[in-house]
Amino acid sequence: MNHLVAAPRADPAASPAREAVVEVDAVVTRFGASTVHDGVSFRVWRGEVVALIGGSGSGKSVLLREIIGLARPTAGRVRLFGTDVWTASEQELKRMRRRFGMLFQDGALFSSLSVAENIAVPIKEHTDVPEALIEPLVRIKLAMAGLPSSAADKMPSELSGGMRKRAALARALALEPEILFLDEPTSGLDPISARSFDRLIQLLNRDLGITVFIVTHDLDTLYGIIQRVLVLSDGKILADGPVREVARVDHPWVREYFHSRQDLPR
Ligand SMILES: Nc1ncnc2c1ncn2[C@@H]1O[C@H](COP(=O)(O)OP(=O)(O)OP(=O)(O)O)[C@@H](O)[C@H]1O
Repeated sequence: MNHLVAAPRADPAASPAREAVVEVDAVVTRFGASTVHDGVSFRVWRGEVVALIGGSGSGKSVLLREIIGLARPTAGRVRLFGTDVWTASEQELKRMRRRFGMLFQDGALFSSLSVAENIAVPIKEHTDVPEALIEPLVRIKLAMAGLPSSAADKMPSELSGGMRKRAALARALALEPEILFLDEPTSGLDPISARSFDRLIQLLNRDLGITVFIVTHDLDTLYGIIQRVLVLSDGKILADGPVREVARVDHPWVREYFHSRQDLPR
């Protein structure tokens, strides 16, 4: 059963101004005999901050990888910026890759490159920005991610966990993405760093209009900055709506998840 707790968002005709950045339709993912996704469908609209939640092993990271073209679903369709990720030409894929930023769970920074060199990688790979402009551009990205310029020359191993996440975010912002995909961005951070990271994400959405899609377990992130929550359970989207409404959905996993903290609003 799909608990659509908000006004249904799946019909773009209902609001012609709304543009779907991500379209996931009837996605099925199987690994051998195990079915991870069994008909997953949803949209992410431009300008939204959307969270995908679900139990461990429910298939959130796999879905994220399928959306950005790193893994192929067994069946169904994924469109990013209106283009089918799996039938796109090499040229279309290249264009698509310029338009999104991805923050992997572990940051995935190149350990042998400095922070500045890490941020410069996508700029050099995807643009013709002259060499002389790369350094100032890197410093802008560092500032956007809330890091001082002095972080530029550091190696990833010299940074704290929170700073590493910010450096990875700076790299994800390198090409001025229209959408940011974040896989558990606050995991491993202390509460102060986690909330400060949340505020940064909110700022990027509000001030720069970047659409945000977050895979998270963090209830504080959900209540703090998320406009819409998708719950992945038993291979399907179990619920879709604002956090306070999704929290009231009568389902064992949802109950356990939202009631794991007693101090949050109901
Ligand atoms: N390449 C693969 N081959 C086989 N099974 C895989 C592969 N990738 C993922 N899986 C399986 O798919 C399921 C979903 O994995 P996924 O990493 O998406 O879960 P998740 O919801 O992100 O979990 P967590 O919250 O713990 O990170 C798991 O059972 C995992 O073992």
